[in-house]
Amino acid sequence: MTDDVAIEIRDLAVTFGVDRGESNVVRNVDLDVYREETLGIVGESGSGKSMVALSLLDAVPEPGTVSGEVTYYPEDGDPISVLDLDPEELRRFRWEQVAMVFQGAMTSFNPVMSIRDHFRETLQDHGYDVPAGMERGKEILEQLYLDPDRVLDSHPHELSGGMQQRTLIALSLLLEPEVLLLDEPTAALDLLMQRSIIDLLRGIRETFDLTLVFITHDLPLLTKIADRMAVMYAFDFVEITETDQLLYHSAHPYTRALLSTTPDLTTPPDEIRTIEGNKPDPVEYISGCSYHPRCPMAEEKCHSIEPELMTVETEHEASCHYHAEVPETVPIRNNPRGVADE
Ligand SMILES: Nc1ncnc2c1ncn2[C@@H]1O[C@H](COP(=O)(O)OP(=O)(O)OP(=O)(O)O)[C@@H](O)[C@H]1O
Repeated sequence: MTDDVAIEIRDLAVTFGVDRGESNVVRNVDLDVYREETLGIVGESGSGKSMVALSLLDAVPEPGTVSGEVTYYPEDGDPISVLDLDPEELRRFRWEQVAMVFQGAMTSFNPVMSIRDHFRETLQDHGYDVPAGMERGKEILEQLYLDPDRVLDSHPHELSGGMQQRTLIALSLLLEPEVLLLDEPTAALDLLMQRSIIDLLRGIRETFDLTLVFITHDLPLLTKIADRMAVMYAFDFVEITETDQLLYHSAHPYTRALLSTTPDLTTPPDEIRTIEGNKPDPVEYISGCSYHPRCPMAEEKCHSIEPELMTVETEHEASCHYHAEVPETVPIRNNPRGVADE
């Protein structure tokens, strides 16, 4: 992994006007994605993970509004200010520089088109040489342990869930993007297939020199692939560091609660815990630290002063006023690697 930056996010905010007022679903987020790393974004359902990913492609659905800066630094060429691209520039950017794979491949495919037509159309739409591109597509399918001709001749519904998801990953790599965003790409799959997709992603990352941003609420799964992790809570990142550092030395009470409530295969059902307290509401403004209503360490200061991300040590940031005391005060209750221990 190198530490030059592929994507720089500054002061990113996403809001929706809703009946109850303004829903702030991403709040002033700063984050760097390093070239050729796998960055895992983890957090409870509804914490804003998908909205951050969609913002990287300026693809937040209407009527959401996005503000702030997202700068993409291609390996060759000038930086690109993503939120300033016009529709045509954005269309090209989305597949050729940064591609995205969502949960549930079926909704990404057109059910009446063969897979070959999906590949061909993608190449044509972007002005690529179709025969050369199809050859490349076949090689990628092979890399993903798929039989290229069989898959290309199929319609989406003729493929199993795992095959569809791998086919979608292949399609997303067709135009040689440098960055691949994966939003819960294995959520609908069984454990074995999840594991094999993770192995395949590790392989293609090496082969294609990719930068991966992997979003999930499945923390044990993420530990198998992420170099670094960014933890989201209440629509902002509360801790960012290397995976092992996060698992064994996390300095934010929320991260430690998340680790403690993450079941692994050996956790008996009656011992599965949840984090106490209510999930944050994007319409409600919480003064001070957004985690203070649920935090066992909250002091007066936490009610009134919002903590910025602070340096815990090199390459480790946490937004907690008391980050130095957190490891001793908030225990992690189970094996943080969960099922990932090998
Ligand atoms: N179209 C919309 N209008 C208003 N609010 C929305 C819209 N889409 C999403 N939200 C809200 O934005 C917040 C963040 O959603 P987001 O999908 O980013 O969460 P997430 O962390 O990815 O969750 P999950 O793991 O369940 O996908 C949620 O509170 C959600 O209800």
